[in-house]
Amino acid sequence: MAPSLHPLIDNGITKGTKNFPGGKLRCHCPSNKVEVTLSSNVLHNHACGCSQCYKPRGYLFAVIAVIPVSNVSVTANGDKLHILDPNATILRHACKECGVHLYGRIEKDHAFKGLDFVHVELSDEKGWQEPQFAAFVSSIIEQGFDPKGMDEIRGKFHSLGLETYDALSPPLMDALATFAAKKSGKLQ
Ligand SMILES: N[C@@H](CCC(=O)N[C@@H](CS)C(=O)NCC(=O)O)C(=O)O
Ligand SMILES: [Zn+2]
Ligand SMILES: [Zn+2]
Repeated sequence: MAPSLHPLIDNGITKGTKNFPGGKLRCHCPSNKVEVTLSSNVLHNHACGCSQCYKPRGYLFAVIAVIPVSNVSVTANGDKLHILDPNATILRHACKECGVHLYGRIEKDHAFKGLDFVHVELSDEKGWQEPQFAAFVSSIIEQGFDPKGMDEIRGKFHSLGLETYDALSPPLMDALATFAAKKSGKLQ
């Protein structure tokens, strides 16, 4: 049986719609769901295989995007949120009861500060930007995936038109490197 990558990927990728206005993310609790309202579409949506991003149960990848912090608000049951790892770069705010990650925020000096990290499969609305590439693909091995299966995983992404990387995509890696070079004074 083919491995399950992510519910937004396995059955083909549905392109987002133009001028999509955003929508609501909800956790998986049966009642008193944590609700986060996003007032725009997301950017740089992508699959992530790393061990820290939230993956739906039974799937190998997360689908994670960024959105300006000012477009993110917690609109219900925010008292159920806690920060998973206060020492991580991305402070992942998860529901204490069901474990779903509602949003990740960067507070320290960082190239992506000002952008929150969110998972659009937590929304019922259709039209979110579709995943653009797959990041941290080799990281699934660290979580116990058999390395012999990696050709199949990368092949499945490629067959859907998604490029695969073992870190972020080149433009995002360049943005991180530019930020580091400016910080150290190597670039003006
Ligand atoms: N191989 C590592 C990679 C972790 C990693 O670097 N994740 C990236 C993509 S989400 C990141 O930016 N992490 C910062 C953070 O999680 O705070 C793992 O799987 O845990
Ligand atoms: Zn919950
Ligand atoms: Zn990740």
